[in-house]
Amino acid sequence: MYYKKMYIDGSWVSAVSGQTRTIINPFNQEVIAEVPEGDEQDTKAAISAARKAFDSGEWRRTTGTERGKLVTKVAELIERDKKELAELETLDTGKTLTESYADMDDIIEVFRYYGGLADKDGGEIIESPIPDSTSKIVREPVGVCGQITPWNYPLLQAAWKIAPALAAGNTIIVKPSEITPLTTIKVTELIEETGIPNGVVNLVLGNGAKTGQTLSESHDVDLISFTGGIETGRKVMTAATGNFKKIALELGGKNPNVVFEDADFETAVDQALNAVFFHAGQVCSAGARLLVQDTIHDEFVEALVSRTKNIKLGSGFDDSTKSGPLISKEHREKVEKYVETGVKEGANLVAGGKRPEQKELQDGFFFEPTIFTNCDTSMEIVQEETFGPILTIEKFNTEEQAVNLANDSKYGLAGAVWTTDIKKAQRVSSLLRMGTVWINDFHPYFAQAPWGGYKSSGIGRELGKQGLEEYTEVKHVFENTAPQPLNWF
Ligand SMILES: NC(=O)c1ccc[n+]([C@@H]2O[C@H](COP(=O)([O-])OP(=O)(O)OC[C@H]3O[C@@H](n4cnc5c(N)ncnc54)[C@H](O)[C@@H]3O)[C@@H](O)[C@H]2O)c1
Ligand SMILES: C[N+](C)(C)CC=O
Repeated sequence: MYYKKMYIDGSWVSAVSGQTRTIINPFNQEVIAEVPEGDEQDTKAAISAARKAFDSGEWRRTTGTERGKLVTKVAELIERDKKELAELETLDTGKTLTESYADMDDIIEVFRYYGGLADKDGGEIIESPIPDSTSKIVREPVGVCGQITPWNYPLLQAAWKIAPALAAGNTIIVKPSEITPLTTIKVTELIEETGIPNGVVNLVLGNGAKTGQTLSESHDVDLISFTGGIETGRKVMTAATGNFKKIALELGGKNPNVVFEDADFETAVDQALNAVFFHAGQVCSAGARLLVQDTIHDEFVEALVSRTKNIKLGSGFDDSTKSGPLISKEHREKVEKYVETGVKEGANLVAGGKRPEQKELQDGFFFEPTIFTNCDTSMEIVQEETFGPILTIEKFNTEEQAVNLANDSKYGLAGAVWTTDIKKAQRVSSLLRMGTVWINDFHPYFAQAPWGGYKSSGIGRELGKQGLEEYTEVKHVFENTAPQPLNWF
C-alpha cells in the first residue's frame, strides 16, 4: 500500500483537514492505497492556483506549437510507464489487464492527437461587408476548467478532458472519482515531469458532493466538464448557473443494439455479448438493450444464453478471465435491485441474475452476466441504466417498429444496427437519435471522432476537433483600416 497526495499549484499536498481515504481492489477488497480526502478548502486552493496561472497569461500565451509538444510529451511518458499504469487501472477497477492496456493505448493516442492539433488553428479571415476593414475569427482558451470524471474508465475519461484543455491553453483542476483516483494521480506526476508550469494542472481528490460541487459552483471556474451519472449531471448543471459557466456533460446511456433477420448471425451474436458484457456492463455505451427481429428471436436468444453461461469471471490479472467484478458493494446491490425489478415487471430471466457461487470469487463484487427476455419499453429495466451485466431483449417485426423502439428512451448516447442490407442500415442509422451509431459493429471510439450524447445523455462533445473546440471561446476581431470621424453627435 502507498500514500499519494493531491497536486495543487505545483506541490504535492495532503488534505487541509488531514482526512484520508483508503482505495480498495474490487476483486478481493484488499486496501491498495491511501489518498487525501479533500474537501471545499482544498478545492478552493486548487481553483485559486488555476485562476492565478491562467490570469498571469504565461501558459495561455505560449504558442500552440509549444503546448502541442508538451501534450505530446505526456503521451510519450504514458507510453514509457504503460505497464505500471495498466496494472494500476486493473487493481483499482477490477477490469482485465487486456482492457487496461487497450485503455492506455487509446489514452496515448488522445494525447498525441491533441498535441498534434494544438497549433493547427490559426484563426479564419472572413469577408467583411464593411469597406476598409478586416474581420478575423480566432479561438482562445476558455480559462479555468473543472474536470470531473467517473470510476469506470478513470484515466481514459480524464485524458479526453486534460489533453484538449491543455492544448487549447486552459488551466485545469481535475477531480477523479473518489473510488478510482490512482492512474489520474500517476498521470499528474507525468505531467509534472514534462515541466508544464505550476498551477496549470491541479489535482483534487475527494467526495464529489464536496469537491465536485465546489468546482461546479465556483465563480472562478469558467468551464465545467463532467462525465458521470444523469442525476449528478443535473446537480452540476444547476450549480454551474451561478456564473453561467460553460458546461460539457457526458452522461449515461441505455443503448439499443438492433439486429435484423438478414444480419450475419454468428457475428451479431458474438458482438451482442461483447456489446453488453464488456467490463461487466459498466460502460456508458453498453449495448444493454437488444432488439431482435421476431423471425430470428428464439434462435438468437438460445445462442446468447448458451455462450453467456461460459463467460469466465475472475481476477483481471488472470489471462483466462473475460470479465472482472463490479466496482463496489453498493454498486452490486444496485444491480441486484434492478434484477428484482425486472422479475417483478414480468421480464423472463433466462441467464444469471445472481452472485456467482465459485469460492474464489466470494471476496469480490462479482455478478453473473444476466439476460432477460420478454421485455418492453414500459419496463424500468429497459429504460434505466443498470450499469451492470444485464441484457434486456425486445422483439420487433418491422423496420419502422425497430426505429421507434430504439428511440423510445430518454437517453441518446449510442446504438448499433446489424444487417447485410446497406440501404436499410443507412435508413435506420439516419433515424436513430444518438450521438454515435455503429453499423455492423459495436463499441469503436477513437481520438479523431467526436463522442457525446443526444437527449439526456449529455451536452457537448469530447474527442475529435469538436472536443478541442469545447475548450475555446470564439472571438471576432474587427479592424477598421481607414478610421474616420462619424460626426454623428
Ligand atoms: N457519456 C460518457 O462518455 C460516459 C463515460 C463514462 C461514464 N459515464 C457515466 O458515468 C456513470 C458512472 O460513473 P459514476 O458512478 O462515477 O458517476 P457519478 O455521477 O456518481 O460520479 C461521477 C463524478 O462526479 C462526482 N460527483 C458526485 N457528486 C457530485 C456533485 N454533487 N457535484 C459534482 N461532482 C459530483 C463523483 O465524485 C465522480 O467524480 C454512468 O452513468 C455512466 O454512463 C458516461
Ligand atoms: C466512453 N467510453 C465508452 C470509453 C466509456 C463509457 O463508459
